[in-house]
Parts: sequence; structure tokens; C-alpha cells
Amino acid sequence: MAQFPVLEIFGPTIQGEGMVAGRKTMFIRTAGCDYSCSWCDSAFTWDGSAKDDIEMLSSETIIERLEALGGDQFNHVTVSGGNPALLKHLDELIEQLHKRGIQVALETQGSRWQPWFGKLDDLTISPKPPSSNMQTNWETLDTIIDNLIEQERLHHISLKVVIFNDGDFSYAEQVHKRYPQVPFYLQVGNDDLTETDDSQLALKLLSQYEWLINKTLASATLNSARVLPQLHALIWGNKRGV
Ligand SMILES: C[S@@+](CC[C@H](N)C(=O)[O-])C[C@H]1O[C@@H](n2cnc3c(N)ncnc32)[C@H](O)[C@@H]1O
Ligand SMILES: Nc1nc2[nH]cc(C(=O)O)c2c(=O)[nH]1
Ligand code: SF4
Ligand SMILES: [Mg+2]
Repeated sequence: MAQFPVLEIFGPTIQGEGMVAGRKTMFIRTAGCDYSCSWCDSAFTWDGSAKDDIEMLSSETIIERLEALGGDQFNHVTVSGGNPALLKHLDELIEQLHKRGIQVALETQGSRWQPWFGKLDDLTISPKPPSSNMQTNWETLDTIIDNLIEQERLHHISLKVVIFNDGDFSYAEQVHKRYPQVPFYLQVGNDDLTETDDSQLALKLLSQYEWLINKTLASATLNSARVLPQLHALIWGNKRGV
């Protein structure tokens, strides 16, 4: 039985981002990432600062923890990280959750393909814009999107690009042009990860949201895009585990 490196299990909460924003869900946050984005809001998953908190858990134990926290008040689980696409045997967990009638969503950056991507109910692929200091491997991303289209998963996937500046916005236009059939989301970037005053942060994020909306309205490339803030950041600020 496979074991997975887990840093957080929390919920019920709402999915704050992207294609299923607003949906009640539980979260599993895995440890480890092949990227190191300059503005990562979950850097503790890969920067060593929480390495003593990583637990190696089987699917069974993960589901026990989910049930202890959420009881019968959930039917949707989101796996995020770090990069959960580094975990070869994650289909075991997906299958166990499906057996219990629980839907499974996953967040990844599109740097690795896994054959179990096709089993996910909601797969968000979030390639990283220039402000992250990461480089997109377009060949890998092409393969991932091609495979998912071939498996007729278009209704279960989306692309989501986080935006901090004009350069990121141009990158987002490039991504949407390259994969026009894939539902496309723009997300407000949070560049104030140490702010502890939730109202201050919310005001700032709302003004960045307005900026991003106006940019999108003016772009002929993004006529079918959706623009969203991180709902959890508006409500709970930079708090962990929400
Ligand atoms: C922490 S990542 C984990 C999953 C995966 N590594 C990825 O990046 O897609 C989850 C989501 O949070 C987004 N994110 C990370 N830091 C952010 C920030 N400072 N502001 C807005 N979104 C952020 C990522 O782009 C990604 O869509
Ligand atoms: N409520 C809530 N929604 C989220 N959507 C994506 C998250 C993530 O960190 O992957 C996240 C998170 O941490 N909390
Ligand atoms: S890919 Fe995701 S988890 Fe990894 S550093 Fe970037 S935002 Fe953070
Ligand atoms: Mg987050």
C-alpha cells in the first residue's frame, strides 16, 4: 500500500479558486514541489521550513482523517501541494475516495504528466507566469493537454494563470491562445503573504481584482476567460489551513 507525504488535511471549507470556486470541499496538502515560485503562498511545502511536520500516510489513514474532520458533511476533496503530480501512486487514493462517492479535484502546475489525471473530477492546471521566475516546459504542457483532450476530459479540466503584472497578463494570453478549447481562468496574485490584517489585505486584493478585470475586458484574446480572486484570501486572509 502506497504512502503519501502529507503536510495538511483540513476542511470542510470552500474551494477558493478556479473552476469549482465556492464548492464545499476538504483539502489534502502534499509535501514537495519541483518548482520554487517566487510568490508561492505554500512555500512551507518545499522550502524545508515544515519538513518535521511531513507525515507519510496511506490512503486509508488519509480518509480516516478526512472523516474525523468532516464527518458526513462533505462529498468533495481537493488535493493540492506542493505538486501532488509528483506522486506516482495517487490513483490509489482517488479510487478509494470514488468508492465512497466522494469527488476528487487536484491542483498542479503542468510540469508532470500522470496517467491518473484522467480519473480526476476537477483538474486545475496552473502554468506559471514570468513573475514566478519559473520556466514553462511547453512540450510537457502540450503532452498533458493533448492526452486529456484525447481522453475526452475537457469538461473536467481547466487552465488557471495567476497574474501579478503586465508581463504575466501577456503570458496568460499566450497560454489561452495555445490551448483555446480548455476552459481558462485568470486569478489575482497575492503579493502580500505576510499581511496579518485581513481587512487591509482584502482591500488590496479587491483593487488588484478590479485591475485584472479591466485588463481582461480590454483583451480581444480573452473573450471567453473567467476572472476570479482567491475567495479564501478575501475571507480569511493569509491564514493557513482554510
Ligand atoms: C500552492 S499551489 C499548489 C499546486 C501546484 N503546485 C500549482 O502551483 O498549481 C495552488 C495554487 O495556488 C496558486 N498560488 C500560489 N501562490 C499564490 C499567490 N501568492 N497568489 C495567488 N495564487 C497563488 C498557484 O498558482 C496554484 O494555482
Ligand atoms: N479555501 C482554499 N481554497 C484553495 N484553492 C486552492 C488552494 C491551494 O492552496 O491549493 C486553496 C486553499 O488553500 N484554500
Ligand atoms: S508550483 Fe505551486 S506549490 Fe510549487 S512553488 Fe509554485 S505555486 Fe508553490
Ligand atoms: Mg493556496
